[in-house]
This record gives sequence, C-alpha cells and structure tokens, in this order.
Amino acid sequence: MMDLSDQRSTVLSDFVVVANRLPVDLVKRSDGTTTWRRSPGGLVTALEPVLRRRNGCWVGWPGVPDRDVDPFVHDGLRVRPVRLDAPEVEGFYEGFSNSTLWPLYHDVVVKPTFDRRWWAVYRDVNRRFAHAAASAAAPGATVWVHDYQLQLVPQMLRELRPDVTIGFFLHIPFPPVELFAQLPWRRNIMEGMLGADLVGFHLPGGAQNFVVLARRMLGLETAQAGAGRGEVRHEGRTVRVGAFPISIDTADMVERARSESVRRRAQEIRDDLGNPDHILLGVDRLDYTKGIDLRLDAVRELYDEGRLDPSRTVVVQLATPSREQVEQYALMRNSIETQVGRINGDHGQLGHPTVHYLYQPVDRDELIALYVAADVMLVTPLRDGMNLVAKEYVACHPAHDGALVLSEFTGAASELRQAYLVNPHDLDLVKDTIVAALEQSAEERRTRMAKLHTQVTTNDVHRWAQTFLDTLAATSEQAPPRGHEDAPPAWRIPSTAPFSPNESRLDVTAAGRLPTAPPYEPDRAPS
Ligand SMILES: O=P(O)(O)OC[C@H]1O[C@H](O[C@H]2O[C@H](CO)[C@@H](O)[C@H](O)[C@H]2O)[C@H](O)[C@@H](O)[C@@H]1O
Ligand SMILES: Cc1cn([C@@H]2O[C@H](COP(=O)(O)OP(=O)(O)O)[C@@H](O)[C@H]2O)c(=O)[nH]c1=O
Repeated sequence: MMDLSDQRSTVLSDFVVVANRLPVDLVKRSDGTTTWRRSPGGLVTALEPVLRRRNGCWVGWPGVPDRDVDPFVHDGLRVRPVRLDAPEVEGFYEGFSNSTLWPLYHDVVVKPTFDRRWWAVYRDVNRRFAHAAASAAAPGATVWVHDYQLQLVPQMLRELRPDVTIGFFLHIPFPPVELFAQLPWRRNIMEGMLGADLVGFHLPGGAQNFVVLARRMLGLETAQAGAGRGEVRHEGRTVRVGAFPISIDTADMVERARSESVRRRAQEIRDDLGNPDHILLGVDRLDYTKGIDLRLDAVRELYDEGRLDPSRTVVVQLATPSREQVEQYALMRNSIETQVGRINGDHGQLGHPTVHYLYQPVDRDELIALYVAADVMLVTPLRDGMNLVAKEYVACHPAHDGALVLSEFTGAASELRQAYLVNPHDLDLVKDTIVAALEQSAEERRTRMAKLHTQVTTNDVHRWAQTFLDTLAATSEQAPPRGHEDAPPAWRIPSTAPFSPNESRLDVTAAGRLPTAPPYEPDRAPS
C-alpha cells in the first residue's frame, strides 16, 4: 500500500484516466522549439471530452522519448506526463505493444513477434504507469486504465492502492482463445486485467472471450449473462466484465459540421478537387489493419473497367503517420503509395489526379469539412476495435445525405447496421458495394442515413462513459450494475479441466463463419 503523505505537494484527483498516450504530443518545430499537438487516434478523440466534463487528471506518455515534463494544465485538462526512455519506447511501445499485442489481437493479420526482452520492458513500463496513477489518485478515487499497452496496470495499481476503484477498458478487439493462447505471457496479462473491478470491451464477443479464458485458462469461477455481461471470481473479489461500445461527441460534431465556416470550406474542397460528381473519402491512421490497400485495389479495378469515370469521381485518402519505426508500417506505406502512384499514372490528368493522397495529420475542422464534402465514406478495415471515423462521418451528415461503406470487421458495424456493410476480403463485393452506394436513390440514402444518424446521436461518448462509470461505481459497492439488477448470471461454472486452446470454440473469431440471417455480424457473441 502506497503512503500518500509524500504526495502533499501534488494535486490529487478523484477521477484519473491512465492511457499510454496523453491527449497531446510534444512535437519539435522546424526552428528547434517545441509545442503540443493533438495526439493521433480514436482513444484521444473519445476520452478528451469525457475528461473535460469530469475535471479529472490524465496520466500518459507525451509521445517523445527521454523527456521529463512536469504536470501541467493543457487547454483546461490536467495532465501528468510519464517519461519513457528511447529503449523503452522501442521495447514497450514499438515492440511489445505494437509488434506483439496489436497484430495478435487483430486476428494475426501480420505475424506477431514474441520477444522476451520486450516483455520485460512492458512489465517495467506498466509498473511506472501504475506508480504515476497511484500518485495522482486521491483517497477512494476512481482510476480508469485504458488499452492494450497497460494491461498489467490494474493489478499493479491494486497492490499500491487498494482503496481506489479501478476500471479497465480495451479499445481493440480481444481475441478468441486459440489466438490469445499463443502469447507466452497470457496468464500474466489475464491476471493484470483482473486487478480491475470492471473490465470493459467494445463488443460482447470480446467480453465473452475474456470470461471464457478466465474460466478455461486460469480455472476461475465465472458467470455469464446475455450481451457479453459476466463475472469472474478472482482472489476473493468479483471482477465484472461487460461490453460498452465507444462513441463520439456527436453533438459537438453536428454543431461543427453545420457551422458556416465548415460548410464554406467543404464547398472550397469540392472546387479544389475540380467539382467532381462524386467524392469518395478514406480517413485512417496508416495502419495495416485499416484495409487502405484493399479499397485502393477496388477503386483501381473500377477505374480500369470503366465502371467509375476518373474525370467525374475522385478519391481522397488521408493517412495519418503512425508507428513509423515499426517495420510493417513502413512496408504498408510503401505499398499504398505505389498503389496511389499507379492509379494516378493510369487514370489521372495533368493537374487532376484521381486519388488525392495526404500522408500527414489533418486538424479537426479540416477533417469535418472533408466529411461534409464526401459523397461516400470508405471504411474497410480487416479488423478494428470500433472505428470512430465511421461514426464521425455519419454525425457530419445531419441532413441525411451521403453514404457509408463499412467493413463487417469493425466494432462500428455492430451498431451501424444501415451502412453498406462489406466483407473487405471480397474485392468484387467491395466494388459492387461502392457502385451501389454511388447509385443509391435519394430516398434510400435518406432512409439509411437517418437511421445511422439516430444511432450515433442516441449513443454518444458521454453515454458510453456514463454507462461504464455507473457500472464501475456499482461494482465497488459489490451490487449488481445499475439497470441490471434483474439479470442473474445465466450459468456459473467452476473450471478444473486443464487448459487446451483447441477445445471446441465458444468464442467469436473473424475467420470461417458463414453468413446467417439476420445480417451477419462477425463480432456477435454466440448465444
Ligand atoms: O497511440 P498510437 O499508437 O498512435 O495509436 C492511436 C490509437 O490507436 C488505437 O485506437 C483504438 O481506439 C479507438 C477508440 O476506442 C477505436 O475506435 C479503434 O478501433 C482502436 O484502434 C489504440 O487502441 C489506441 O490506444 C491508440 O492511442
Ligand atoms: C486520419 C486522421 C484521423 N483523425 C481522427 O483520429 C481518430 C481515429 O479514430 P478511429 O477510432 O477511427 O481509429 P484509430 O484509433 O486511429 O485506430 C478519429 O477521431 C479521427 O477523426 C484526425 O483527427 N486527423 C486525421 O488526419
């Protein structure tokens, strides 16, 4: 148990968010001075408005190695930086987090590397985050730990501060048993997460995979109700498990999308692009999970076959630089840029490329103007925890125009059922779906977008946070979560059988399922 008496000089918070990334990165300007810039990715997009409302403190890494930065307030947010040295960035961030866990949890779309040195660094860095969180939390505080980079923090924090209530939320898919079982440190990771009072996932499938692993691999007593809700008994405590699909600050997006300045900018963008009939848009971190290459293959074939006219239909692809030191990301960048060059070489004209490609971060208002300008949004990941871009596009079309082509393998597909859903591996289907989205009738467009818009308006990020935090507060009282008092566990099984990853599958995986009616959802938990 940590002694808080030496923390008198720092402000202690009742609500602490712990995530690998701070909401802002420290970046170097060309003149050698430094400034803070919004960090990439959906985790920051989602958590920033949540923390702002709750006046909490954010513990995280400032995005550069070897920098000691004192706690500070950035644009009204209290921030507590955690230092990482260069070898730690390599072993913890680029290594174990993004070359082991990231590919393993995303259906092994590239081969994960299992390196014992990286694991040791991951453990050390998690301990540092746990100490930073313990130092920031007031007595009895709520500490919300986020994502795959920090899966050991809940257990480590509980040892330091048994008085705090700990929530953990995973922003990426949680894999099925037979994939997770590859991880040499699988028990440590499970035990790390079980240090929390509530473990949350985007989808019921992830929650169910976790409960199944706790029972089958750790031999713990577990219980499970519908919709991914469950419980695990661990070290005399009950750890609750649930699905909480994340979302966006919809009202803020709608307001910005309706603003005069954004609408003017959207028109300028259309003019700059040569006033085409149709703009297709892709917005992603440049990541091999996002399926940028697949969608470029689809549009190339559509241009080649004459099904899209390059003088009337253009593509805009934004790709934010991401994890550039990791080899697979560098390879993916090369291959995407080759594809873009080839399409433009074959179909562009002087001063009029067919694919407009930017490899740079784009700020919020410019991005919203692009969403407003786009006729069809292309979201084609091979696997994605949620994909907030899909929800943002919908929010930016409050008049119910536009169309969303959306991979079934995103978390968002579970909610955005009226999108044009596609299996991104099926190139012919992706091509036909893009054409269908372009040719839809005005009535169909309105019907689909109206339903999608209602979905993202009703289920915004504030509701997500409130639901998670209400459930967490209820767990600390050891009572059933609010609203679920009438839902006793459907079953309760203590497991004694030895763990075998090849046991018949109770879990959900992306591979090998046939479509069923009602519409197929790779992520739906089996009943
Ligand atoms: O911090 P980086 O390495 O630059 O990566 C950016 C973030 O990427 C991932 O985002 C995930 O969270 C989103 C919000 O829940 C979700 O919509 C998306 O599907 C996920 O990929 C990662 O999980 C974050 O930790 C990173 O900060
Ligand atoms: C390309 C680009 C994106 N953004 C913002 O980043 C997030 C992306 O979130 P998502 O859940 O779709 O995926 P990851 O977390 O990256 O895996 C979204 O909020 C975008 O608006 C941005 O601000 N600027 C950009 O250039």
